[in-house]
Amino acid sequence: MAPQLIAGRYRVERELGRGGMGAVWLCRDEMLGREVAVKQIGALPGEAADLARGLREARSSAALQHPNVVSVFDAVDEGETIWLVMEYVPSRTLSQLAREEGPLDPRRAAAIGAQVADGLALAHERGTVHRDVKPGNVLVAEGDHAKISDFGIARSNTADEHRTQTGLMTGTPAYFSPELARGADSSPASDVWALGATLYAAVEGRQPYAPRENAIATLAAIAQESPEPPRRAGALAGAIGHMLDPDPEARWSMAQVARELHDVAAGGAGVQDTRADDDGAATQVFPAPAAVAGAAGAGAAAGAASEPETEPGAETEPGAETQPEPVPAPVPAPEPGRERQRRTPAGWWVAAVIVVLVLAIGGLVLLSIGDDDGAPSAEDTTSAPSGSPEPSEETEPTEETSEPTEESEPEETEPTEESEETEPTQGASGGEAVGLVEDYYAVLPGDRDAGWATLSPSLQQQIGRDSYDGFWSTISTVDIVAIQDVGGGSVDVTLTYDGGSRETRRLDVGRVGGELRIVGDRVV
Ligand SMILES: Nc1ncnc2c1ncn2[C@@H]1O[C@H](COP(=O)(O)OP(=O)(O)OP(=O)(O)O)[C@@H](O)[C@H]1O
Repeated sequence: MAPQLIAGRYRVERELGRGGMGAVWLCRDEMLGREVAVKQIGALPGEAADLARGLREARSSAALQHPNVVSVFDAVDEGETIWLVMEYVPSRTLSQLAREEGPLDPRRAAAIGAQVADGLALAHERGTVHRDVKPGNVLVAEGDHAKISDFGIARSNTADEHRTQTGLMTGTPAYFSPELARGADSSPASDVWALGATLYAAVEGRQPYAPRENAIATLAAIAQESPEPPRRAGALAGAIGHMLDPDPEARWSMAQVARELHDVAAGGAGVQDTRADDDGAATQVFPAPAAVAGAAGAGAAAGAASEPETEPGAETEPGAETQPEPVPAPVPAPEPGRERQRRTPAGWWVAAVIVVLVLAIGGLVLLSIGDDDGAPSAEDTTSAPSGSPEPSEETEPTEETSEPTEESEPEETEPTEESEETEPTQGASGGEAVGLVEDYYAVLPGDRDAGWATLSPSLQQQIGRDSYDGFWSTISTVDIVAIQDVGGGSVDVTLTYDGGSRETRRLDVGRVGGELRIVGDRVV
């Protein structure tokens, strides 16, 4: 039944949606005269709904003041219920957006993902892991402004001896990383995987792991198989490949992800994943989890940090709250050395037996299963709305953290928009072009206004100022390692960002209205 007044202060106006843990209400804060979203948090099985827990949840978000993180204003204890009072974001979730508009254009997905990654990168920097990144927790507001919500099960990385007491596991199975599926604890790397799976679902119209008959089967598949490479991801494919690296040690950090996504959103060609597919097919390869050595096995499951789980997609069907379903946890690591392993009946039995043992020994894992989150069926949808390529410019991405395996032929990335200069331009000499590019990077990242003014209006339009600023705000230093005139007003420049990651870009320079400007930019 809908409450009317919460904590004597929040007047309920209407229900905004429902998740696995309860409803979210649009309320008017009568004290401050503003609208807020108030989320009810009930008790988890085996765990009392106590103020400490609610406050702990609130603290994860409250500590994060970031334009891409939903702010939490308050946590209120009313009897058996904790209410989280949050910033109200008039929005659709990414899962709703994708369902209503069809699979997203990769650059639009990158622009949304970049913002989420910015928020999560800050959380990771502060020692907080989100633990439930999924399309249903990405709120997309007007102008594709994105915010990550629901730090409700987020936990600080610092020791929290209470969190495993009940042996519950939370999260959304379809977005679990292989190491989580095998019983390891959540980590920043598992958030990166979940964001990769989220972007995969957004562009592909399906989750990387098709919904199985139950959560155990989903976890088993994640632990033992690699996902099908994405087919519609274009320039985003390489980034998704690195985010879905089965080895959490090799997986990109969230900060790396943010830089690459901003770059792709800005029209960058995207990194090429040089890892190979064993059948020689297209480029970005998703090494099977089997290749990961030392993943926590079933033994880790019993003591692993687990908690109650939430469920995807429920928000699209008000009232269709998913019931958490008890399932066994972690699935053992498959034998090493088999790429792209496919499930076999025998393998299933082994996994099932171990899983049952884990359940018996290790305690309950609670997961909700409706795998409906985020992935519109590709068949249901027709087009990929080209989102406002609101991009920025530079990029960063390197593959240094990913394990090189066999060579694969890099997938042709989709043509980038930045090379399509429509405004009338006149060529620049090699000396002029090199000089302008040197001047450009000399002012960055400190003076973004000056950098921005160096771009032609057409390139500015392709990139978008927000995205430009978003990218450069993640960079502390950029240095030119090498620069070369390649003719026709184009310059190849090799850069290092923050003294680490390195890339080579080709910048085209021309005269626009008599002024020298950068008119094109791409990774080479
Ligand atoms: N701050 C907010 N502003 C506006 N709408 C919100 C806000 N938070 C949540 N909602 C809406 O309420 C719905 C339910 O949110 P909730 O966080 O409970 O769902 P969920 O993430 O799918 O579930 P779970 O908590 O089980 O992960 C969302 O799908 C969204 O539509």
